[in-house]
Amino acid sequence: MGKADVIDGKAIAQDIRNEIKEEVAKLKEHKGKESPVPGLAVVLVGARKDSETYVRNKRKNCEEVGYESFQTDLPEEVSQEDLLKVVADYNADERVHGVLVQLPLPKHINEREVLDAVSLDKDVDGFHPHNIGSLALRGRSPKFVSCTPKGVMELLKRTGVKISGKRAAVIGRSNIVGMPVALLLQAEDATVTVIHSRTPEPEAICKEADILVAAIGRAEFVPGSWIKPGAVVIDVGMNDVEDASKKRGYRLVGDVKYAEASETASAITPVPGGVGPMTIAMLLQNTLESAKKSFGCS
Ligand SMILES: Nc1nc2c(c(=O)[nH]1)N[C@@H](CN(C=O)c1ccc(C(=O)N[C@@H](CCC(=O)O)C(=O)O)cc1)CN2
Repeated sequence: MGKADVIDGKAIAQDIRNEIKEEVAKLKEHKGKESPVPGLAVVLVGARKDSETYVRNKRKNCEEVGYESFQTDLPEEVSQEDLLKVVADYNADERVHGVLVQLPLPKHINEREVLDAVSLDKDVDGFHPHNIGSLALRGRSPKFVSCTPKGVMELLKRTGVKISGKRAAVIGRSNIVGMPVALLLQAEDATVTVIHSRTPEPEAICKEADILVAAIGRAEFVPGSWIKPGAVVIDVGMNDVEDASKKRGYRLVGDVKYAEASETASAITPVPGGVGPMTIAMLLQNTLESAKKSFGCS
């Protein structure tokens, strides 16, 4: 089959940020000098290095496209009540069009209650049960689609992958990736099979898939021999593997054995540089949609 095309998520995310930047500039022209700009608020609890990096990148990306960003850092031991108060304040703040709480949260926090507390109109992470639930119902559309699943679909669309009528397999059934991706593919008329820890013969299902999305969180779980010749492989996994030769002591690998899979697939996302960068680009897109609605120009 030869080498697969590399789906360059980093470059596609940059294209999207450029498009957003242009839209923000137009919005300013349209609305005049006093125009408000889109605003994104991020709540960070604790001091996890990875979460700090993601939040810093969200701020940097907001700055790049001309958004205002707001951030509240709370200590690891913050109470549920104090965290909910911060969310409520951002919900009520007119300058803010998107509110998100960086995950994961410390164990003592009731994550469900926190996600439910984000205003539906500002739920740019798309994690509110109303938004996730709407994906499953025909004839309904969520106000916002969560960013990683939306990024997967955008990568497929922007690389010209035909979805309708294709067989898709999604490995993983998490609320925030596997399950919504499966629903989004189905909404585009793919025939979707979800593979999880109790699925018999996952290999046979993968071998039939024209589109394979791996979101199971297990380093290099999918060998190249599972890939149907010519399939499109989207690897959502981001797993740390110890590597003393790297500055940070580990390297990132996906859920798919990349080198093997690229011998058989027609196109594949790398890790890093595939789905990951799309997550923040989609967050910016959701925030723009929210701001446009609030400015009355959508
Ligand atoms: N409230 C949220 N929390 C979390 C989300 C989310 O969408 N909303 N997703 C992840 C973290 N995340 C954004 O928040 C995120 C993860 C990864 C990337 C990314 O660009 N990854 C790079 C590699 C980065 C590295 O080298 O470490 C890549 O894949 O190329 C962006 C955003 C969990 N929490």
